[in-house]
Amino acid sequence: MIGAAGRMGKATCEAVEAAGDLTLSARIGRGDDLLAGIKGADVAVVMTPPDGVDDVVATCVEQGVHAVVGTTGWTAEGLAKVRAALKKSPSTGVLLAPNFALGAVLLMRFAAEAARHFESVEVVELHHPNKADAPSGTARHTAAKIAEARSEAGLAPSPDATTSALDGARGADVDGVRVHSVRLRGLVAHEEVLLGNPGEQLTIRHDSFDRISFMPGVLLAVRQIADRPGLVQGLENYL
Ligand SMILES: NC(=O)C1=CN([C@@H]2O[C@H](COP(=O)(O)OP(=O)(O)OC[C@H]3O[C@@H](n4cnc5c(N)ncnc54)[C@H](O)[C@@H]3O)[C@@H](O)[C@H]2O)C=CC1
Ligand SMILES: O=C(O)C1=N[C@H](C(=O)O)C[C@H](O)C1
Repeated sequence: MIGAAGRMGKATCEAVEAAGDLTLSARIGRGDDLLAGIKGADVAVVMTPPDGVDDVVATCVEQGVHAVVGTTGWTAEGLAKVRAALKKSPSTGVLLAPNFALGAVLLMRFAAEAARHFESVEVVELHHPNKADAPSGTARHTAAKIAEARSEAGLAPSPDATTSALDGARGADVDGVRVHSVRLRGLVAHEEVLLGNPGEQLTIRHDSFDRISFMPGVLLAVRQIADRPGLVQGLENYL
């Protein structure tokens, strides 16, 4: 477990230890010897902050250790580094899953389905204030799927007459979809997709109230990854 002392790391260690068919071989934290830690492991679960995660995952791949990665906030350069490592070790699997909660995976699927039928769509993600990246990985993944569905349906951009706005007032533009990020003490991880047509609104919402919500998805990925070489983005591809 890489990032073992963090919020997700602790929850994952508990889940793996409670699973009869899995063995937790090492708890790796910041500054620990990564090579020594992953030696002999079949799978690394990576839940570090975004900074430097590409090097961590590339090292796992170079050692032939499959990587189940929950870390969000990936850059194009970081992804390129992982792809380059996989070229040299093509039988190794890397899963980058922005959200391991089943409900969040379903929210993304439902949002993409609904998006083709609505003129307007915006995404609001709400998280605890210790989160490093914004928008959340889930919101970026959701917006990308919505944009793809709207493009396939031949929809025009969501209407928006704004000509004057304070910086940030309209949120971030992710593939043409507006994404708003709230950081609030007391929250864990929440997302709403707002879809609008003349005279009606559809809201699709998911709430993770506890990090236990992510654990069935993490364990499912750990059990399956050896059979899925290469880079896979999104837990939906494992379900
Ligand atoms: N995919 C999913 O379902 C979920 C993903 N996340 C993502 O997981 C990541 C971690 O989130 P939290 O656990 O809340 O963060 P956290 O800050 O509580 O934990 C991160 C841990 O990683 C450690 N760390 C930093 N660099 C390291 C390195 N190079 N090697 C080993 N350990 C290192 C830190 O010292 C810390 O203990 C974030 O990117 C977050 O967005 C969080 C929740 C669910
Ligand atoms: O940092 C978090 O907490 C979470 N991060 C992931 C994301 O960025 O989407 C998943 C979940 O939202 C919790």
